Amino acid sequence: MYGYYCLNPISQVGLKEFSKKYEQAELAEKADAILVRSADMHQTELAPGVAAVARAGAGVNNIPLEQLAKKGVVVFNTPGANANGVKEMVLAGMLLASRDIVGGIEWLKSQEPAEDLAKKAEKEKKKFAGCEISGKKLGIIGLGAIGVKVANAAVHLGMEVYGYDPFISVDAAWNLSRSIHHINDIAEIYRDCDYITIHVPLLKTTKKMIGKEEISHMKDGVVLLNFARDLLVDEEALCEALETGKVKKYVTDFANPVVAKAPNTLVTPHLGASTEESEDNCAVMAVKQIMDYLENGNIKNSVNYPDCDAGKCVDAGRITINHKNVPNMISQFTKTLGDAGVNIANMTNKSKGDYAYTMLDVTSPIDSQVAEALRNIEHVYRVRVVK
Ligand SMILES: NC(=O)c1ccc[n+]([C@@H]2O[C@H](COP(=O)([O-])OP(=O)(O)OC[C@H]3O[C@@H](n4cnc5c(N)ncnc54)[C@H](O)[C@@H]3O)[C@@H](O)[C@H]2O)c1
Ligand SMILES: O=C(O)CC[C@@H](O)C(=O)O
Repeated sequence: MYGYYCLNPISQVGLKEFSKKYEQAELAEKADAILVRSADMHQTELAPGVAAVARAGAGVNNIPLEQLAKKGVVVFNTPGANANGVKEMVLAGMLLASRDIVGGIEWLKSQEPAEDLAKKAEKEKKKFAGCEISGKKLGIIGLGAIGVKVANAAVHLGMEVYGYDPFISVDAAWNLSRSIHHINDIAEIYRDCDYITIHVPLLKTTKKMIGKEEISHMKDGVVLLNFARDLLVDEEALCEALETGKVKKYVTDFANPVVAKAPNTLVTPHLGASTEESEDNCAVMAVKQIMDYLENGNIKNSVNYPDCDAGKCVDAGRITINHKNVPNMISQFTKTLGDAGVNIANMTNKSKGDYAYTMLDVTSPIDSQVAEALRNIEHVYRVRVVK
């Protein structure tokens, strides 16, 4: 029996994907795998039995990836599973920033339901009027799962779309409408676009990537949308630009004291992925990835270990090793097995940055002494006898 523990509420549609071999653990310490959404795990000490963490979502800045990699804990995310939910929020954000729809609704709610209400509304409506998004220039920073969907949808809404992503994947490029202008210099987006939306992960290299300097190069009256992470934007600098009208509106999915008191902001409570569909998609993907890892040792969509797939084991045993990506590891593994008289039928080794993963299928069952000998090799973080 395997145990899983949810650090946040996870869609039941996803949890139902767990087979009968799984049960929900009452304590995280009892789990083989953890499911998480936005809970901050940086201070969470995981029990040694936890082999996997699955983020039901895209962003993994709430998880200490390196620290867990060094403990041989594989961290997964669910790429693209909530991208449509976020795309729809971005489109809504652009529309809400273009006319004062929220202000108009609030004004109406504040009125007495008197006979002359319609007449009064006709008189007042100019206060809430604005512009259309059709024909405007939209700049998209980050053309991943979300950026591509926003780009393609905006083209259909009549916008002229400019996209910037120096690391765009081949898949994303294939999915991008041909009408999108591919920009190599982000300064062009700042200079030309009426709406700018950011869809990059929060990393050391992207933190505060939109600051005072970048804002100063933007068009007067630009609308900035942030459905990625608040720390991507220097929001103190942004507030000054909101005060002067340099930035007309800041639409953000991340509430914090800085934006809460600033003028001309539209703040939503991290709603980007909060749709039934996105929550189900993320949970189903996360659960399937956990099961394939725990039962077969296969890794798909990991953010701290390489993807590695050896299918189902058809031999007598399978052993998996999470280890440091340094020379001479494989020869030590094969020697250890050879010395114990264990014959290897199939071997796969993959690496990603500082971390590597080796899967070994063997023709006789693996005893605990062999597994222990592998664990004692320097730079080995975890050994699992999967079969
Ligand atoms: N508001 C929400 O609820 C919500 C939901 C999903 C994702 N997100 C956030 O949005 C982010 C993006 O999600 P996604 O699913 O599109 O991820 P993704 O990994 O598919 O795409 C991210 C893209 O950003 C690009 N990128 C990285 N650094 C860049 C840089 N310096 N300049 C330009 N492009 C850069 C990458 O090449 C990649 O194509 C997530 O990391 C997460 O933080 C928020
Ligand atoms: O789980 C959520 O609601 C938010 C998910 C989102 O921030 C993500 O990065 O995928």
